[in-house]
Amino acid sequence: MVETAALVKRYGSHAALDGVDLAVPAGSIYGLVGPNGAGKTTLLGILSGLRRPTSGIVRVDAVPGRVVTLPDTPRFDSWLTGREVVALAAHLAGPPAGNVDAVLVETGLADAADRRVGGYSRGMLQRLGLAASVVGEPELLLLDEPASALDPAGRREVLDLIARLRGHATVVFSSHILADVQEVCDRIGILRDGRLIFQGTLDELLVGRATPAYRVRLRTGQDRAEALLRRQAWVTSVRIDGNDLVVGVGTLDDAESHLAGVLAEAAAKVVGFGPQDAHLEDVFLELTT
Ligand SMILES: Nc1ncnc2c1ncn2[C@@H]1O[C@H](COP(=O)(O)OP(=O)(O)OP(=O)(O)O)[C@@H](O)[C@H]1O
Repeated sequence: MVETAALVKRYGSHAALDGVDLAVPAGSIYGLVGPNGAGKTTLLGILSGLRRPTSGIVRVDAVPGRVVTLPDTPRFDSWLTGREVVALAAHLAGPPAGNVDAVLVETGLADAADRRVGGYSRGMLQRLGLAASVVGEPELLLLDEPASALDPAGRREVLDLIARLRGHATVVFSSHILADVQEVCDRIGILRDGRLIFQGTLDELLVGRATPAYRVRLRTGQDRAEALLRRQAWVTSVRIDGNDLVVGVGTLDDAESHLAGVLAEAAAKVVGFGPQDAHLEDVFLELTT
């Protein structure tokens, strides 16, 4: 649905994108992550047609009028109400636009819908941008940091909304909030210094990269258990995280064979333990720093 080949974008002598081969399947949700200045906004700008590539191929398989781009700080005429903004977007998109009221509810703006947007907070403007984007039932939705100004509840709503678009629209969104990408994306692309250093599914990203670890919750005996664990050859690290011990291990097999024995030796009262899910954040840091 969206592909680039050997895509290069130079600003003067600086290559903001340097040979990017992007592949976004139709109907999927694609998360673009990378540190500041990695080239995410530039890439989204090229896909939307707002910026020109220096060289390379861009193929966007969507009707141009059904490609919607949402910048991270959307702006609207301040005298319009939220409802008017969304209604205008629906009108401009033409049929088969979605239901304005339903979209306002979905984006959490129903109560503020009749207020002028000049008085909206940044988070509300982001919700409004999303409402105006989805109401036109786009084929391709390009979202630049769509949840950056939102509180955790707002982020949750935005992620749910994006997840509901799966199969109906192709979504490419950039984010610094890696947990969001981990949760909602089918595929992930990691940009660093203008290069796509990884592209694939979350499983493909994590395999062989994240250090295996066990999370152990004890009611008593945490100190004894920590001291004993640190002496084990198969333990690579021990970190205290609230009430839990996070135990880095050479292999999960080592932990399965020896962990219960060490906890018993420490006479700890064990509430529970199990392998810790590898987090994208760790892998991201490993790859980008
Ligand atoms: N219009 C421009 N003129 C000159 N340089 C630019 C321009 N836009 C971006 N750049 C440079 O290109 C590089 C990539 O910028 P871009 O905004 O695409 O990164 P980003 O990954 O979106 O960053 P952020 O996460 O901070 O938004 C940066 O080094 C930036 O300074």
